[in-house]
Amino acid sequence: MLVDMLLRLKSIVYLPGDFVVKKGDIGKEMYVIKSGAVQVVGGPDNSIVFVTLKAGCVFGEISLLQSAKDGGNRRTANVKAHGFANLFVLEKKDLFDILVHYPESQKVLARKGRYVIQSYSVCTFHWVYGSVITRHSSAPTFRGGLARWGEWSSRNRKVAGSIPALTISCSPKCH
Ligand SMILES: Nc1ncnc2c1ncn2[C@@H]1O[C@@H]2COP(=O)(O)O[C@H]2[C@H]1O
Repeated sequence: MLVDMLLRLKSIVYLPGDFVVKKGDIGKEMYVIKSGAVQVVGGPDNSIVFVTLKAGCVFGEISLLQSAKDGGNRRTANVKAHGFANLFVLEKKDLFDILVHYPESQKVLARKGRYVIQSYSVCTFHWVYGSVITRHSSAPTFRGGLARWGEWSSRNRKVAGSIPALTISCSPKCH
């Protein structure tokens, strides 16, 4: 698997602040960080940093592994270079050419994607109301965070007049 992958990787350098992927775009490549770091960002003006990924981490795989049905092949977040970032790029077609021969690796990648989306462990919860982040906190569990969001939103709904959006980020263990 590794050799097959290495032969197809292209190297590209992103400048500080460059967007590598934009939320909502159709995913066509995935990335391995050779050196430097990227940040998964969102919220107003992309001011919320969900997670910083460093050398050795993989990203951009979620939209490649989801089916196009219901827009599942779209990027789930913005990712931008944090300083100079040297990335290896693997095209979707090349990934699938390789994964056909490595079904176990396909399962591992899919599992990581599910972990990022559904993690019950290290999650951070951001409450975004309009263009203002009204509250930001860490929660020990996904359920705990959701419960607190329910309490907070029902208390503030009368004041704010609408329900704030909840953004959840979970730190992947890529090292
Ligand atoms: N909460 C998160 N933690 C870590 N990585 C993420 C998170 N959300 C999105 N990503 C990565 O950011 C990428 C954006 O493009 P994809 O949806 O293709 O794949 C996504 C993941 O690899």
